[in-house]
Amino acid sequence: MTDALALSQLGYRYRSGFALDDIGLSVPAGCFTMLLGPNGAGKSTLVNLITRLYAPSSGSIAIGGHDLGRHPGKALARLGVVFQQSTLDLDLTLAQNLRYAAALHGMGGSRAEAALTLALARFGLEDAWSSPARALSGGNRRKLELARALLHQPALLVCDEATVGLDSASRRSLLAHLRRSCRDEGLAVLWTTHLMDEAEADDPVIVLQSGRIRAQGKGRALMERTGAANLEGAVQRLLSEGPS
Ligand SMILES: Nc1ncnc2c1ncn2[C@@H]1O[C@H](COP(=O)(O)OP(=O)(O)OP(=O)(O)O)[C@@H](O)[C@H]1O
Repeated sequence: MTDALALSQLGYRYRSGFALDDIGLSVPAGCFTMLLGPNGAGKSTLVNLITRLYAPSSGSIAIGGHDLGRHPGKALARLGVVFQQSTLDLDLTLAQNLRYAAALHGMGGSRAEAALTLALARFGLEDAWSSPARALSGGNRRKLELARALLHQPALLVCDEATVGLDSASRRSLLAHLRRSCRDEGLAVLWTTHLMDEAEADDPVIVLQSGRIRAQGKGRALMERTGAANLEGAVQRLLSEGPS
């Protein structure tokens, strides 16, 4: 089966030097993958490459089997993104925010209405469809952003520190929704965070350090490998050993 995301020998260089070097990884359908790393590891640069805000200095990116460099339209049509900073229009209603996004994806009429009804219901927001987004709590605003990112049924959802500023109950609820979408609908998620308690033992985890992959494997395997009692401890031990 085609991977939702496949990165091969990916590199990115700012004028000041390399931010990413020789990154190879894949995220299969149905897989919730955690991307962890300290400040400056290269997480945001990687997200900016996958979303095509930056062009790679070397290597390739394929989304849903489509090469992002050669077929950007097809590749980006298979991608949903939630950034750390909200991009909702708070003065528009929930439905209007989603309709606007649907139009950007070339969806209109009854197809768009059906998709937005489904998207709001999926996150328990259907009763608020005619309220302005401003009326939502922080956690529900993030749910609306997730609903919007999934409107066009992407193969891959990339979330960059999407739970920053939320209380732990809202974080748990968001993660539970997404894990269910992975399990039930085959959605692939690449989730970047510095909050290690968001990872579960069975999640595939990628640890970035100084622009390179320091370790990857199931959370449980990283704990066994390092002898740590939890994932946070495992990642700390791996990072303290320094880049390999
Ligand atoms: N616009 C830029 N110009 C030059 N160097 C940059 C730029 N943005 C990031 N860098 C450098 O690239 C490296 C990777 O940074 P990046 O922001 O991708 O890491 P990060 O893991 O997302 O960190 P954080 O969690 O702090 O956002 C760092 O050394 C950073 O200083």
